[in-house]
Amino acid sequence: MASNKAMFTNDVPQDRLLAVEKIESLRKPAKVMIIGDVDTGKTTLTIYLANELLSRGFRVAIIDSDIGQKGILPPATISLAFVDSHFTSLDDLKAFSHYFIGTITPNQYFGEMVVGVMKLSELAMKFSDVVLIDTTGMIYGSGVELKRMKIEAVKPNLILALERNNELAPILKGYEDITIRLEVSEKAKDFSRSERRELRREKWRKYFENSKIVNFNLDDVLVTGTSLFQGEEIGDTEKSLLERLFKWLIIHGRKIGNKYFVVKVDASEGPRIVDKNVVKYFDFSKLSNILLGLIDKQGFCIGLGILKSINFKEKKIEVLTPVEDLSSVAEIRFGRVRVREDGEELGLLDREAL
Ligand SMILES: Nc1ncnc2c1ncn2[C@@H]1O[C@H](COP(=O)(O)OP(=O)(O)OP(=O)(O)O)[C@@H](O)[C@H]1O
Repeated sequence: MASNKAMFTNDVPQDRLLAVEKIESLRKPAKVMIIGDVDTGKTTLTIYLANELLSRGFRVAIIDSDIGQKGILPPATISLAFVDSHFTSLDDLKAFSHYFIGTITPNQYFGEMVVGVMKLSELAMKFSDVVLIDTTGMIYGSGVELKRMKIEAVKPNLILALERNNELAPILKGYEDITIRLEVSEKAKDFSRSERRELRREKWRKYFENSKIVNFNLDDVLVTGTSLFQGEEIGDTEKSLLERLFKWLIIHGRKIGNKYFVVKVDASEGPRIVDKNVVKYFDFSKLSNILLGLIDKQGFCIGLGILKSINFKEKKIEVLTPVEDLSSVAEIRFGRVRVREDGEELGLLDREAL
């Protein structure tokens, strides 16, 4: 299977030309947000518009915020790329910058999604005439709020709404004057969850294919996206008390406020009743293969890594990453997807788990 769903095509509904003409008439730089349900052809439209606008002499930027089905590598980030020649697929583009989300669905990550799109669109505006923002297909329930927050933060000059049945009305309420509704191409094709996962597998694999293990000393970088290092280290007495009480071997323990947070290995089988309001715990084995963001001083993501091992005593971690120049890494941010370099996703973690 090809690793991208969407390719350039000229075989598009007539109303696309109207959209191009509208964009041409906007004051530059202009931000255009593309929204629609899953598989309505958002990315196909983005590719079409980018090529068409390039032909008409505009400097075009693309922000790919479709974190589950990224065209511009890698997954789990929002990426900005500039278009300098005609292209057929988003993975032909080389990203200029990324913002780390750390997982493949926006659930529990609305803050990151909004901040990321906003930061990257501000950056894109400095170097382009038109910024095309491709979004996720999450348009129902809290997805309405996410889209509305993105619109509030980014303030697009134009919204292109790919719609079949008025399903975007709750998102577009109040923004009708900056919206053009476009029909969904009859050629738009649905992809199942497992097909999406397969497509991602190929993207992860490709991104990590030339990776190597690097070491970080946790005193040299900021560690964020996790409460693993918040609060105070627990003392020996508390540690052995918790170990005896819950039949654990505690690898790492913190007291954060009036709550304990421990990383543990079960010392024996058996049911345990743990009041999670008092003791939060995380299995040591689940730390491996967590996705990490390598972040610079400006908060942009330089690239991704996979956590391979962590030594709490020596405060050292081993990370597998394809990033070669690590000199600007100021921060390591924990994500919530566990993934292997061969592309296999091992599962998503709850935001509160770490
Ligand atoms: N005009 C078109 N002509 C031919 N195929 C199309 C057209 N529009 C969309 N498709 C096909 O439909 C599928 C879904 O399109 P696309 O990936 O662009 O949708 P999307 O809305 O970006 O999806 P997602 O929900 O993953 O963000 C793709 O296989 C794409 O090639």
